[in-house]
Amino acid sequence: MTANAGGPRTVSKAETDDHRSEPTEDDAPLGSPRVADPVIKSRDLDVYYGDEQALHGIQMEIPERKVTALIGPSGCGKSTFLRSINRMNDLIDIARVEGDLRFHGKNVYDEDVDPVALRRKIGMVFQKPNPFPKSIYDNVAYGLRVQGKDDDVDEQVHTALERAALLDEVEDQLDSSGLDLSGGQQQRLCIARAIAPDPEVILMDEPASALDPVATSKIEDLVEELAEEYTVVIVTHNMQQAARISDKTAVFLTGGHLVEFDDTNKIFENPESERVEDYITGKFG
Ligand SMILES: Nc1ncnc2c1ncn2[C@@H]1O[C@H](COP(=O)(O)OP(=O)(O)OP(=O)(O)O)[C@@H](O)[C@H]1O
Repeated sequence: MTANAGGPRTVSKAETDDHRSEPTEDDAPLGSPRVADPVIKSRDLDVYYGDEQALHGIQMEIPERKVTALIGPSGCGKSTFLRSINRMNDLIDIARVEGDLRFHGKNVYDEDVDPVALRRKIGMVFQKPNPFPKSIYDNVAYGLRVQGKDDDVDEQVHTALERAALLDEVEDQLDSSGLDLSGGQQQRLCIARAIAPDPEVILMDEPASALDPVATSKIEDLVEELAEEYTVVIVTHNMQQAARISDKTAVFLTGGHLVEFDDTNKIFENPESERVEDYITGKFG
């Protein structure tokens, strides 16, 4: 099977710096555009919870400063893959990872990698907004203080709030509790907290699924803006959302297999896999 069968296709915004090629490995998912110098590269990644295997041989190359969406039916392993990128699975006692997950070429599972330092470079935003019971200011300053980045905290807090598209709304109430904000504002506060320590990658696990449509739309706009500075990997149940905001889409299917990974336009308009097409068109999932 060629990587680009099926006639004309639209050109996505991601394609200017990638070139399509045959998958280089027999077991690479369909599509698999070759990414020059990927920020994250997964090879033969297996994840188990006890005896249950949740991910099977995941091969993926995640490009820099793009939005990569992970989609697929419930339980197919999207969150497990996301958490394996910054070793959040370490916090689950029965989780075990085998294979290779590289961040700028370094296997994050090597013994000399400090997971806390890794998570400073690869931050995370969760499904449910989870601000600390502290002021807005202290929520954002928290990570900076933990790291001893105490110089110009004010400036760093303001910059993070601005990048998270929240500054205008909270500038006059930085001492108020983060818990008093609306759900959408709380999520943008969590995004500000994640970007304050200046990570390279932001992982987002369904960041808008608990929000109303207006707040969701603000988060979507923000995700696209963030990709100008950061590499964003986002899990979403919402296929329209993936189509709207991502450059690349990875489709996981039941059993923990990555079936197809390609430019988002290609996945939604002309996927290689019939099963992916069935999923995209709502025949199952
Ligand atoms: N902490 C855990 N302990 C045991 N099994 C787990 C754990 N977390 C996930 N699993 C199992 O791993 C598989 C993949 O789960 P995961 O949450 O990664 O899927 P998902 O695609 O993100 O699902 P959803 O869309 O419903 O969030 C499922 O079978 C799930 O039951």
